[in-house]
Amino acid sequence: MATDSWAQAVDEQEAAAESVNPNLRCTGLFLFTIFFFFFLFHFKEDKAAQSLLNKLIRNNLVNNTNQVEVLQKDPNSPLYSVKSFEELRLKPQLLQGVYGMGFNRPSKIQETALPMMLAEPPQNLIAQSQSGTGKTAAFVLAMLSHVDPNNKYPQCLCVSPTYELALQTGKVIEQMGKHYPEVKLVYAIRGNKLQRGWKLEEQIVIGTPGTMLDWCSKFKFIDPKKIKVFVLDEADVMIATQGHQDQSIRIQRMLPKSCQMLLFSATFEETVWNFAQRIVPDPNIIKLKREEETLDTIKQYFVLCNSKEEKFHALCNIYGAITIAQAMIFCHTRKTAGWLAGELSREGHQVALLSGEMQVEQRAAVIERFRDGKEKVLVTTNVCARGIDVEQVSVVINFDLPVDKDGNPDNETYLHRIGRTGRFGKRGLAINMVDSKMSMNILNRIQEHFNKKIEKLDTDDLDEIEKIAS
Ligand SMILES: Nc1ncnc2c1ncn2[C@@H]1O[C@H](COP(=O)(O)OP(=O)(O)OP(=O)(O)O)[C@@H](O)[C@H]1O
Repeated sequence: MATDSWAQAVDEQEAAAESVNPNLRCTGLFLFTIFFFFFLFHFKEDKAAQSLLNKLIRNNLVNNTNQVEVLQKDPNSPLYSVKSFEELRLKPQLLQGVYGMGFNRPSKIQETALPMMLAEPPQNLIAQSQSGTGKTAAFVLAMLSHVDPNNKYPQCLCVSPTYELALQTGKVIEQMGKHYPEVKLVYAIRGNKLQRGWKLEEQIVIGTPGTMLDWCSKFKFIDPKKIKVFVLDEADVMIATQGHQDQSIRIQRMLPKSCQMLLFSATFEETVWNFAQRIVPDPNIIKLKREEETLDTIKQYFVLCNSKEEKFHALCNIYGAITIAQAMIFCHTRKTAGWLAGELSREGHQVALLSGEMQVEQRAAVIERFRDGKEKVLVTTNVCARGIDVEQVSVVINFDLPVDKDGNPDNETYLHRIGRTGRFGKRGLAINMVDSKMSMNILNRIQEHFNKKIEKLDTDDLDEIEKIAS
């Protein structure tokens, strides 16, 4: 977890500790417990918010040229992959829906996953690929293909980690099923209260694990024995939330053996993997490797300064010397980000500020405007922008170098931040602001880590700055 969100958790922990009984205030265990839950809460919020943000701002597939790895349950059975949606023999209404969404051909993951998901008898699947590669569209198509609209009861369950994420998947179902109005959808989310004894007629139920479990066991709105497809989406986000894992397993246990189990995740850490195997017996496994992030196509520089004002001055010089289409500027704290955004605006720049206290939808709106070029500079803290893809950025400025909670260089974040300038073979530029011995030390360690020299740049020498852009 990056420092400012860590720091924020600490701030909140301190605030909470201030307001409690003074006798308890000094109890180490008590503080630890509070901190632990704050940490868990933030961790979960972070992951779910990030996932939602990406969904809200994305309007196309993430470009991915890496190969799909497939592990088949039965290694002797032939592996089908399709290059067109026609080959899948979809119902005409669904093909119309797919084309209506502007999909011309299956994405990399869909090429392999869809034939498996649509096969008879149904096959179980665990699929992992980074967000934006077409997983949601794939399982939505599978659910819509498997339901029988003549049967007026739930046949597909889809479990998502949060209410907002469930709604996003629901939207995809509605879009893709636009020409298939006989198929109906209902949300099993808190707040959607049904009368006792109610029997659902909708064929697809999408919701969060707690409510879904209640609807299956306590209220019996759903007969789990009639479920044909069970989808567990965003398993990595799911297990970051306490209780969700157990609830999902309990739902899964009520389903018939013949039910098709599908699990999707953006990552495959040990914990996710263990969970996946408990939920999906005899799975086929598909993995799509992440596009390797490299520093090869990125020119890296550092600028020596003594204060944040000097850093700002250096930034203005850079802007004065080279034409920057769009830049992302990373600061360590919200306070610095706010200050810098204000200063840049006063200089006449069109600035967008992404800040931690904004709601997820507000953040999405800011990123969307930036992505559409309405603002040319995005000032942000790392927490806000982690995992966000904005392809057209040509310059990244580390107004503060990324450090972890112990003050050591955060190499992963560094790579991730500047990696977005040199994507898809384009050349990018990264400029690091160094303002103390400590940050010089951090920079040196980053250079050592990547075994890549970061050149010094004199921002008072306009000719020199011009050269770096050529
Ligand atoms: N075959 C396709 N052709 C073109 N666009 C597609 C295709 N499949 C999906 N998309 C679009 O690409 C974007 C990402 O797809 P999708 O949401 O299914 O990915 P995902 O892997 O589930 O990502 P996330 O987990 O972040 O939702 C969406 O805007 C979706 O409409």
